Amino acid sequence: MAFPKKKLQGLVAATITPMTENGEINFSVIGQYVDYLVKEQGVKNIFVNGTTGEGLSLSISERRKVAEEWVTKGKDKLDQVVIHVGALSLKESQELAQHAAEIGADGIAVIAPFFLKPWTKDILINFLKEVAAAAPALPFYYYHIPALTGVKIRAEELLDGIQDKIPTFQGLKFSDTDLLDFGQCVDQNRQQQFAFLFGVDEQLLSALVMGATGAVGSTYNYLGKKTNQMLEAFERKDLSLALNYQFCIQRFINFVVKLGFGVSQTKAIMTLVSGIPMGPPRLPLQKASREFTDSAEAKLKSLDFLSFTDLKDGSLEASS
Ligand SMILES: CC(=O)N[C@H](C=O)[C@@H](O)[C@H](O)[C@H](O)CO
Ligand SMILES: CC(=O)C(=O)O
Repeated sequence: MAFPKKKLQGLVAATITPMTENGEINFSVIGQYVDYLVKEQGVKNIFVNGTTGEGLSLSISERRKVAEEWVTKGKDKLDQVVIHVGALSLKESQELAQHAAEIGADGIAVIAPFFLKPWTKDILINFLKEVAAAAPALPFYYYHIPALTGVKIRAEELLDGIQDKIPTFQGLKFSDTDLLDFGQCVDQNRQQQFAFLFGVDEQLLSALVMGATGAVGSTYNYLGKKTNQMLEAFERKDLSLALNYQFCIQRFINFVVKLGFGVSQTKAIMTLVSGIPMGPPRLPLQKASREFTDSAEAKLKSLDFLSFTDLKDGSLEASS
């Protein structure tokens, strides 16, 4: 199906959901956040309410409001706003899908339900199909993240014939390190205009070689500019320069992974780099420690990733 939508490509930042110290969503910084991504990181696509956005830790009403705020503030600034609408309840997922369509989002993405799980490809497809049908005019992306959902149905298998079942299927967000599975998704769907979005930021270069058309990740919030330089080098076929960028990014990610890295730490790093307060995460996550933030800051400095220090003084505030 020639779906009348522009293809999602390049970097997509998995947005953080900013919170106040007392655990409420801090909507007031989202406008500033959009400007920061576009102007300072060169990132013009976002993925809202996913893993990084603590989407599954928000209430349905919060998810609706967060989605609305990003769409509103991103208007005429962002290229595409994709809303993650996955939930354990099919009904909630459908409600969110329909809502995403109403507010004018550019696409929806869904993870596999992860408590009572689908055990076969066909059951998972049936679930996804029911969600997609609630937003029949929106491009649909499957968000494959087996380590977190526990649903290990191979993406390659899932994609086989998927458009017959889900006509709005537009692509895959692949958050796994199995490059055989990812490569075969690309290889077996060359005829389609699918977006193949890779989700393991530290391995993006390998995925580009396998045919990734873009990437969704948490680090593009603050390493978007560096990663864009890698993408440009790759496009010019300057592989050794691209590899230099990837190694540089790896040195940082490797460093923080050893300290313990997740959504809480992403919030702390983004606050540090952008100067926009992301606040603490919501339970069951715990705020990153002071030691973590200090070490991460020192590492960012030593890798020369902190060339935005002027922004920490609030120079972005004028645009909020
Ligand atoms: C599990 C998880 O949150 N993965 C993110 C997105 O898929 C990535 O952006 C990672 O945060 C990143 O690759 C660092 O490991
Ligand atoms: C990383 C990503 O894609 C997410 O936060 O959902």
